[in-house]
Amino acid sequence: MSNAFSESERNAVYRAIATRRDVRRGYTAQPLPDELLERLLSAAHSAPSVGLMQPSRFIVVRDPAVREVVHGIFSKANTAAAATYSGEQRQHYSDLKLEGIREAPQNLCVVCDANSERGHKLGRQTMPETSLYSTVCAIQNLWLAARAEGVGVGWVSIIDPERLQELLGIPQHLVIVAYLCIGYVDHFAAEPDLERHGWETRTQLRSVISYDRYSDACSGADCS
Ligand SMILES: Cc1cc2c(cc1C)N(C[C@H](O)[C@H](O)[C@H](O)COP(=O)(O)O)c1[nH]c(=O)[nH]c(=O)c1N2
Repeated sequence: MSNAFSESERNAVYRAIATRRDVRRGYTAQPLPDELLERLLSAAHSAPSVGLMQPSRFIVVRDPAVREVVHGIFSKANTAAAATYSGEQRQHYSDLKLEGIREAPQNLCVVCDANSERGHKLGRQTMPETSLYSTVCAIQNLWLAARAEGVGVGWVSIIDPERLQELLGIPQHLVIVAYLCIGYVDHFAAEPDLERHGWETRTQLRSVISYDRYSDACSGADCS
């Protein structure tokens, strides 16, 4: 194959995948240069999309005053989320740090124009939700490219989307898919924070694979 990856290129792709982390702390105050941010957004924009719809729209949030308001929206949702747990689990949840909205010098709101006519509905007739999936693909592209650039990304979904929509002036017909914190970090943790802090463990690959017909004998569980 003329355009095959070299071994080191292949290894680099798998390394980005294996060492990508959700980053909530340790952001440096240094803003990302415009060219770097553009490379990350370009990675997102190059993602697969149903019918070549490219439904994702990106709102870069740099203003500290706006990020402060977003943090307030997060705090309210987070307090409500904590109240859904009881006893030790509530305390455990409250001790987790689940965002880096104010520390990360740039935030990114990623929205989907889910009803756009682009792509002429190819691939969306029976699964209209694929427009949203296309935006998730864009986010993952950005997340991996960021890891390769030494840039941390943290996804915050503990947020009231209606309040965020109003704050950022996002038209009603667009759907908020993600609010991301983005910035340089000194360090990427070796394992997910939620695992390190004892909230959840990773499942083994073999526990989520079946062949020819779905089997839930041990699906998602740690069947060793
Ligand atoms: C759709 C979606 C939404 C969220 C997340 C992820 C995704 C995919 N994650 C990050 C999530 O907790 C994290 O990916 C897992 O814990 C695995 O850790 P690593 O990403 O491997 O570090 C996340 N993390 C967090 O601290 N606050 C949040 O609100 C969310 N929301």
